[in-house]
Amino acid sequence: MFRLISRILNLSGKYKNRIKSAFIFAFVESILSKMPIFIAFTVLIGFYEKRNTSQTFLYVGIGLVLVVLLQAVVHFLSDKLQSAAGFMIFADKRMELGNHLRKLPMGYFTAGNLGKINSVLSSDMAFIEEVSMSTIANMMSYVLSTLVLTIFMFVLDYRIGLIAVGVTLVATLLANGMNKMSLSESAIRQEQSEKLTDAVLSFAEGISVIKSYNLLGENSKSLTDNFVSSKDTSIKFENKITPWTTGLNIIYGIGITFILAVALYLNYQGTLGLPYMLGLILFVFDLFSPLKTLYGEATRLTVMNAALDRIEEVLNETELQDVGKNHISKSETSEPEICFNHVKFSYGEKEVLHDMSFEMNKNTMTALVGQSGGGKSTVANLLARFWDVDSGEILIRGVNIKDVSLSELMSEISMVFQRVYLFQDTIFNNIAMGKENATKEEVIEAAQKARCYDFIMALPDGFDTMIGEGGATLSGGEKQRISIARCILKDAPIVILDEATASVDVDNESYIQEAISELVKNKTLLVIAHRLNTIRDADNIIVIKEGNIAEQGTHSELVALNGIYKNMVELQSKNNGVKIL
Ligand SMILES: Nc1ncnc2c1ncn2[C@@H]1O[C@H](COP(=O)(O)OP(=O)(O)OP(=O)(O)O)[C@@H](O)[C@H]1O
Repeated sequence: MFRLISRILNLSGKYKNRIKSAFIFAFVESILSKMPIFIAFTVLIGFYEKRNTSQTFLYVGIGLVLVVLLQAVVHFLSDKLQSAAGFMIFADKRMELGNHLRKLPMGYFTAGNLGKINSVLSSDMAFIEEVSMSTIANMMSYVLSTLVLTIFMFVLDYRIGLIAVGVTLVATLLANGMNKMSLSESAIRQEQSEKLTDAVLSFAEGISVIKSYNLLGENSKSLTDNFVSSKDTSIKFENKITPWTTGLNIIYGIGITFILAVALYLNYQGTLGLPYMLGLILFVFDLFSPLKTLYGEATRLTVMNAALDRIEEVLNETELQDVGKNHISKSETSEPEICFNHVKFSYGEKEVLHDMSFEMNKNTMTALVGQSGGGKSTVANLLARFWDVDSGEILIRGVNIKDVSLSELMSEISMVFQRVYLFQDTIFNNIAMGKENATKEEVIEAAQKARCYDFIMALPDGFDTMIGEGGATLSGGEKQRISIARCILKDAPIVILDEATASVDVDNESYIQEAISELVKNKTLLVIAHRLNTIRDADNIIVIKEGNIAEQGTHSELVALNGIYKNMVELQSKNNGVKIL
């Protein structure tokens, strides 16, 4: 428990003192809560010794009212300090985590970690922020109450005090065992909860495919299997914990009975006076109840511990190094615009780019073509530093991209992906996010250039139209053009196009081609192309095969080479009836 408190305090940063004060108030409150029993005990002794007068009762009355009032004030202060603290700490933590996630390599997000991120951001953080402060303050007060009462037992009779300590120690040993078990079980429960989140996400994301291929039964089975496993894991957990809590209750019961029996025996022997024995009877039932509640809530502590482990695990993921202090020259240089210099890259163990070198000059178009899985997208992703190269270097205007800040690198590059993501926001804001402080005129101009102005104005709210989650209310081609408008506004000198027009209809394709022509004017362009007719005029076509450059040159040079490219062209001409040669 103390380890957990110190973990929470470490996490709490600038709110540390606030929480410490809350704990101190909780401590005072726990002492105050025992005061009425002490007062009752004093009155009892007064009765026995015939010392009570009417004044005694007046003082007792005033004392009790004061204690109750003071307890209410202290409770209010402790509550006020601790209740908001959890939310404050985790508002900051969420920002920190958001910032951290932004700096993680893309590989982290594609390696099945979405369920974990989701659990951490929603359930783990929500659980800790809501219950951590009050639970810990309660725990502290339970421990302290037991301590105060045990000391009182010693005051009454040291032998009874020793029994109380003995019972507490046995209960603590048992509770430790229970905590260990509960900790390992809560890891299993969390793993199951992550699986469930993954299953729900994948079901929701793939719902259209699932429906169109009539896979509903099959896929909802995997979802229901996960629901069933979650239920089973929780029941198993409860079944495992019950014997421990029952054991603890038995120990407390035996402890209380033993203390009472010893007290009666000592009174019988004449070594414990009647008022002390009566006082003891007053106290003994209260003695272990705080500990009982504490261990009853121990599972919450283990869940909290496990949740903290996961939060830390995500926070400890290695970020992409963003320490570059160098700058990419904005003016003309003699260096090529982009240079891949002996680049090697692996996803995990699998090397997918082997010693790749090529150059791109300013305002030229380079096309990457080749078989699926050859490494074209990987080349583009490395240029944007979604991952870092294993060896070799990538230079923009002679500067290694690792030596500049990620934000400076991003200001150099615009990317148009095949899969467009639009935010749940207005069309205006979706375009405006391309440039900081973009004016209305600039946004409208970009929309006109990207050939989306007309369809936007035809919408009921024009630029103020809200786009549903993932841009659901627009067609694929319209979403694509909005994303191109965003890039036009960004006006970065380097543009990466990833098969941007592969999945839209002919009408949309011509609009998109027009939008792209606007976007790439006076830009250095890297195109990942599948359809060779769109890159016929490229300044350099690079044929990538199994992570190596197999051929490169202009269209006519490569056709003359009579190699892979020529084969691809012939195949596409035959299959699509499009004349490329
Ligand atoms: N995130 C990833 N994790 C592990 N392996 C990956 C990842 N992304 C791609 N790969 C693998 O790296 C290799 C190159 O993939 P890449 O996507 O770069 O090829 P590509 O030429 O762009 O293919 P396509 O034309 O089908 O898009 C492939 O074998 C692919 O399976």
